[in-house]
This record gives sequence, C-alpha cells and structure tokens, in this order.
Amino acid sequence: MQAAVRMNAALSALSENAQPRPAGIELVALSKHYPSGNVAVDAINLRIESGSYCCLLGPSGCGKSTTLRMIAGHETVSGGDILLDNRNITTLPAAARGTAMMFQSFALFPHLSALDNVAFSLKMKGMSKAERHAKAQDLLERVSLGHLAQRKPGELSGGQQQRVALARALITSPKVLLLDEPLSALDPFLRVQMRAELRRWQKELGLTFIHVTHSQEEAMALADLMVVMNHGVIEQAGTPSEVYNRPINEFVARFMGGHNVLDTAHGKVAVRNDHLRVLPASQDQGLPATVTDVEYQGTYVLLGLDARYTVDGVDRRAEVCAMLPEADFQARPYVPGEPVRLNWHAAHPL
Ligand SMILES: Nc1ncnc2c1ncn2[C@@H]1O[C@H](COP(=O)(O)OP(=O)(O)OP(=O)(O)O)[C@@H](O)[C@H]1O
Repeated sequence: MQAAVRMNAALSALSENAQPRPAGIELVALSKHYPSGNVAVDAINLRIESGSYCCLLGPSGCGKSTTLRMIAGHETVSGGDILLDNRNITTLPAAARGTAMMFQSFALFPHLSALDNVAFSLKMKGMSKAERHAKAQDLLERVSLGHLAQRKPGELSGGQQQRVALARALITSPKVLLLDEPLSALDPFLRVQMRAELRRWQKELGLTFIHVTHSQEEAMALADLMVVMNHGVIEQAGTPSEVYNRPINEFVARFMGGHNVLDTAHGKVAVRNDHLRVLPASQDQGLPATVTDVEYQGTYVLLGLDARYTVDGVDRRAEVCAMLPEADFQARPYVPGEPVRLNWHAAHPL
C-alpha cells in the first residue's frame, strides 16, 4: 500500500517535471513491402490521439510489429508517412523521433545493474557517468526501485524488471512510448497485475502509448483505441466496447471471440455467447442444435453446440458456443448429446 502511494506521488512528479507534452501519431497510407514481394503493411491510415492508449491487435503475421517498428524508426517505410504532432518523422533516425521502445522480455542487459541499464542510452550519447547515474537513479526512485538500483536483472522479479525497462525507456523523455508485447514474458498472474500497472503509468504520465499484443483480453483491458489488423490492413479501429459490440465483419467477430457467426435469411449476424439462449427441444421455435460439450467455468457454464438448420432451403451447419449463468445451468442442466433449440435476444449484422 505504502509502495503504491509512493509510486503515485513519484509518477505525479514525473509527469509534472520530467516529461514533455504527449504527442498524437498519424499514419498516412503507411506501407511496408519486403523485397521478397511480401506486403507486411498495406497503406494503413490511423490517427492516435495525444495522451491515449492504443493497442495494435491481430493474429500472427498481420503486420502489427512491422507497424510499430516503422513508427520507432527500426524499419524503413516503403510508402506513406508517419506524423508525430503534425511533424513528418518518416525518415528521421530512431533517436531523433521523440519515441522510445519497451521490448518483449524487456531486453535488459543481464550483466549490468538496474542503474546502468537505465543509464545506458545516456552513456551512448556521451553523458558523463555522474550525470547519467544521477538521472537514472532519479527515474528508478520514481518507479519505486531506487533501493534496488545496484541489483542485476536476474536478481529482480518480473514486475521489478518491467519497471526498470520502463525507467530505461523514459530516460530519453519520449513523447510516445512504443511497447512490443511487453507482458508476454510474464506468467499469467503477473501479467494481469502488470497490465494494471501499465495502464496506471500511462494515465499518470499522460503519455501516448502504442502497445502491440496478440491478446484480445489484454487489448480490451488497456486500450482507449483498439486497432484490429489482418493481412497488413486495419479491419477495425474503435473503443474496446465498439469493436466488441459492433464488429465490422466476420473476421473481427471471430477474432475478438465471444461471438457466434450465424447465417440467417437476412445475412450473416454475430451473436454474443451470452446473448444466445438455449431452450429445451420441446420448444418449436429457434434453431435446432445438439449439445456437444459442457464446460464449467465458475460463474458461468459454456455449452458447445452443433446447430443444423436451413436458410432459404439451403442446409446450414454452425458450431456455436453459449454462455449460461451458473444459476440458470443449475436450474436446468444440459448434457452432451441432448437436442435443444437456440434463440437470441440481440444480434449484430455483419
Ligand atoms: N524481414 C522480413 N522479410 C520478409 N518478410 C517479413 C520480414 N519481417 C516480417 N515479414 C513478414 O511480414 C508480415 C508481418 O510481420 P509482423 O512481424 O509485422 O507480424 P506480427 O503481426 O507482428 O506477427 P507476430 O504476432 O507473429 O509477431 C509477416 O507475413 C512476416 O512474415
């Protein structure tokens, strides 16, 4: 508790004193083609508000890391522009952009102390030892790690290493912090804890964060702006609730999870798992289906179902999933093999 209070005070001090105003980022027809002919990013347009938390999300190979690396200046651009606060940074060297990168597994030097890790980029810039150590110590104090400055990364917990990585990224006073899968090296429990810290840091510092992840859950928990990518293009960008509740197409509905895509006489619709109603087969309304799987999840029970039905005389089949509150399931349990009917009280057209 005391550490949290210290951290809050430190972060306020950090945002007031050390950090420049956050910057908005704009990508204009940004593309990356590799010589092999591979199009990693295909003319994407995106506006990220100053001081917001943006998550780039998508399946493996969709182009999210390439996009982040182009913003960082670690990858050349094949076409289009990157603007930071309306300044074109497309061809600037990485160090001159006003961005800093925090990597997957933190990429800390194992043989250097936390202090020297944080001070490293200032050493590269030729700053004297006394001056860079003073700055690094100050930043470590501000993330509540001043007392561990002499420890090597191997002597720190995963969460402490993440704070060292944050301090190291912040020492160049960036306007935009770029995070490449920053939580993937942590175990699931710590990941959730550190996710909350990242969000708190971002709000306290008021910086623009752009965070690459392939976890829908992580993006939903963190993002002000969630950007779903696929095959080098942006499928949808919006707040987590916009994207979750109004997926723009079948890809987004399926990728976000928690939805069933069904063919109806009026076209394809997405129905949330918790909006699907399971009725006894004796009901003669709804889609006929068979229970294939019953999974107890604590507060709810997940039913796997095989629905077979006809639309305009054409046979259809869909494997769907229904989420039942535990009490409803206890009141009327279902078993695998049981025939049922399916109905829904809300559907989103695709
Ligand atoms: N140096 C390269 N040369 C050729 N193709 C590349 C190169 N680097 C990446 N690619 C290709 O570009 C596409 C996008 O890659 P990218 O790393 O941006 O995807 P990603 O969405 O971050 O995936 P992951 O989640 O697996 O990291 C992929 O098809 C990848 O194979």
